[in-house]
Amino acid sequence: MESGSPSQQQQSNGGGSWGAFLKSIASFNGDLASLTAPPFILSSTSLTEFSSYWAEHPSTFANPAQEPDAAKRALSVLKWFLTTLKQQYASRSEQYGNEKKPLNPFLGELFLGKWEDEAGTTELISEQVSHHPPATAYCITNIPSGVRLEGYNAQKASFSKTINIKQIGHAVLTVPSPSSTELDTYLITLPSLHIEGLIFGSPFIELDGASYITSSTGFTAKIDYSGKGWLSGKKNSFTATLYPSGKEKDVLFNVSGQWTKTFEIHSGVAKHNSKDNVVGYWDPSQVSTTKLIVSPVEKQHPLESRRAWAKVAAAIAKGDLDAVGQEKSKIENAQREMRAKEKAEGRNWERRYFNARSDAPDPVLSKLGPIVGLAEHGDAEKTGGVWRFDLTKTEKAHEQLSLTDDDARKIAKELLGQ
Ligand SMILES: CC(C)CCC[C@@H](C)[C@H]1CC[C@H]2[C@@H]3[C@@H](O)C=C4C[C@@H](O)CC[C@]4(C)[C@H]3CC[C@]12C
Repeated sequence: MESGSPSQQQQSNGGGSWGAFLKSIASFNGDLASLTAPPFILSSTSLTEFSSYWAEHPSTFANPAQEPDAAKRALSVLKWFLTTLKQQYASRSEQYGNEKKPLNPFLGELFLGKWEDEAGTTELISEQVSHHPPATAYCITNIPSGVRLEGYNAQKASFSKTINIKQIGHAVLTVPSPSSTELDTYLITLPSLHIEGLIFGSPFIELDGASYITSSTGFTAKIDYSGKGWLSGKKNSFTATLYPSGKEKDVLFNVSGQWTKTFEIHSGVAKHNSKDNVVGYWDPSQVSTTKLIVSPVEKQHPLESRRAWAKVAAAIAKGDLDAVGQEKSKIENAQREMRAKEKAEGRNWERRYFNARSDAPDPVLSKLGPIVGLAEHGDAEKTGGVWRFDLTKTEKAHEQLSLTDDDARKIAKELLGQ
């Protein structure tokens, strides 16, 4: 991975490259994949890997299943969601000094792994389920507690002063209630974001607007995001309130702080500088993340992300842009040929783990969607469908992951041109 300050990197990669990049952004057509970024901004991580950010603290993810009180369970879900934001939106800039442009996944790309820690085993399945428009679906299950997150995500970008990104899609968290045989459902919307620091050559993410979590148990959380220059004057700020659905003024809990730093949870309506109603606290520097376990590249299926992109990643690490272009083209051309072949044979690429729901309207969206402004059809035309995890496919798909070397070579040639 590249290191050093952006100005050092620009010098070593050709001083004009960042300026040219900024000019290309000004005539940006909304297609993030089409942006030709200078080498120091290129990441060798594919967007399919980003699904893992949802559960890098497995115990916090599984915690709601321990909470017998429905309002406190909803608070525990809100707390887990807030703890994921730093991983999702700031981990690259914290690690490398700036946000990076991830690899654009190909249809059928997989990212599989698991976390093993005091919360037991938590499994991750992430699959690129659509290429035009690009959409990634994921399913994360904490085995001992049965807590499961299913979701999918696409991005719509626009340019006005900077790159603005609206996330399309949503997530559904299922939590077995400890006091009954019921499964609670939480519908989670995704925040909008924009890129700051472009002009200085060190882009980072700021969240804006509001996002929501609403539950089948009758509680809703609204999270309002703000950055530097807004109310708190601090970057990555938020305030969140939890209330009975439909009664926004009856605040049961409120949370405020910075999603990259610390936040405090209070009961009732916020009281600044009051310690009496503090019921919780989060300081990411005090809680370590659990490392995701991913199979060694040579044991992965050819469509697994790190194996499929290994040559591109090696070229990025060397800063060899010609090789990056050549290796990416091999994958893109093989994918184009595969789509043409499917079209000629009148079939579609079969998703390994997910299905686009055909029995619209989707029951979760029908029941909870209106509370948080999500349409019954979930903006399906912008994500290639309303994607749901298909348990019946999973066993078969896991079996097929171990292939003979010959079969693996055949798949790599046919689908990735390698
Ligand atoms: C660095 C910049 C100049 C190039 C543009 C890169 C752009 C395509 C990247 C930058 C940040 C990326 C977000 C990322 O912050 C986090 C997430 C959350 C995850 O759950 C789903 C993907 C998403 C929205 C990334 C999409 C691609 C973004 C916008």
